[in-house]
Amino acid sequence: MANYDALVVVSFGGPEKPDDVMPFLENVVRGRGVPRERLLEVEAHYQRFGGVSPINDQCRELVAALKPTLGVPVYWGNRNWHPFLTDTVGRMAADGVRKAAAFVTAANAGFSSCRQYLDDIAGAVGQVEGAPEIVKLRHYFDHPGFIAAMADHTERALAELPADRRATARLVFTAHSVPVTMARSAGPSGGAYEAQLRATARLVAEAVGRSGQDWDLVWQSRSGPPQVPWLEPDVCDHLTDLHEDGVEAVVLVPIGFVSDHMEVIYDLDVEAADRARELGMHLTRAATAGTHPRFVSMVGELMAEPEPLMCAGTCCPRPQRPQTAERVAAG
Ligand SMILES: CC1=C(CCC(=O)O)c2cc3nc(cc4[nH]c(cc5[nH]c(cc1n2)c(C)c5CCC(=O)O)c(CCC(=O)O)c4C)C(CCC(=O)O)=C3C
Ligand SMILES: [Fe+2]
Repeated sequence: MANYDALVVVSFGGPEKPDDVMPFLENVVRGRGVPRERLLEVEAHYQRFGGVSPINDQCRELVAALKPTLGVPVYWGNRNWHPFLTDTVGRMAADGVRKAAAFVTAANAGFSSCRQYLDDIAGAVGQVEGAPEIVKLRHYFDHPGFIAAMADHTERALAELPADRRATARLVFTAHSVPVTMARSAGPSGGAYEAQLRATARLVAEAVGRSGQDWDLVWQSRSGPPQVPWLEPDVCDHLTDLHEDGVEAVVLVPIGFVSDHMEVIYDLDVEAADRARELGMHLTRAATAGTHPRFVSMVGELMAEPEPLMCAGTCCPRPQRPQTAERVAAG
């Protein structure tokens, strides 16, 4: 067992009042070439919920659930909004923490889901005098605790369908779309973002007694300039296709996220739900892992494992920039 004297939960961050929304979004997309129109659209999603993302409260709840189980102090810091990871690492140093495990609120490989968090951790450690050593726990996309939590929530979403629709309901797993180039460069030999999500989907489908071809993996929350290819199909287009194939009931299972934050409650519970209503389909949505007891106990299990090997600096790189709108426009 590695000797950690603290845990730090590392997350994305989100706005907590209307005036936070634009500065938060600017932090997220700095240097990323996300078109202005897309940003204003996303701003409206947040303002529709009073300028508050649920993600920070969800992190507070996870921290509160973890605290009594671990026997070491639990900290929390974000990439894009307060409490910023650098400030948190400052507090950890002041408290005398020497070696901490980092639990990132993203389960798999990829630039956005792994490399960027590793960079955040390295950046924070580099800026804080006397910072602790911080070891990022391994990817948990296939951990029995994550799978059990998602399977439990999938069963509950199936049970919300009318009884006569359950047996034929289609399981549709979703994750954040990313640029195709980013998906290709994920993991030590490429393709790991999608491959790991497929593994999660298959394990959850098996755990609820649906093996084989009986499910799909599709994408949501596409960003970026329209000229840049991102993973497809989009969840809403997929609902239309399923409807044309005669599917009448769908359970959405957002395996690409670990809490019901804005991408889930807007892109699925508003947009996808609207599409299903237009099509006259039955649609329910599985909760994300959140503070499911098996998900919470998984964190202690990960901390008890031998220390994971750091992935190589060449793993999950940000793909060579055709990313920015200006570059695309300039050809
Ligand atoms: C793979 C992935 C995850 C899953 C892994 C993880 O969980 O980390 C994730 C999570 C999240 N993404 C989030 C929010 C946003 N993501 C954006 C933009 C982008 N996401 C990307 C990827 C991912 N994102 C990418 C490639 C971009 C384009 C810009 C870039 O190349 O980096 C934008 C900009 C506006 C827009 O959507 O265009 C926003 C506001 C929130 C917070 C929600 C809340 O506030 O409740 C969360 C948890
Ligand atoms: Fe995102």
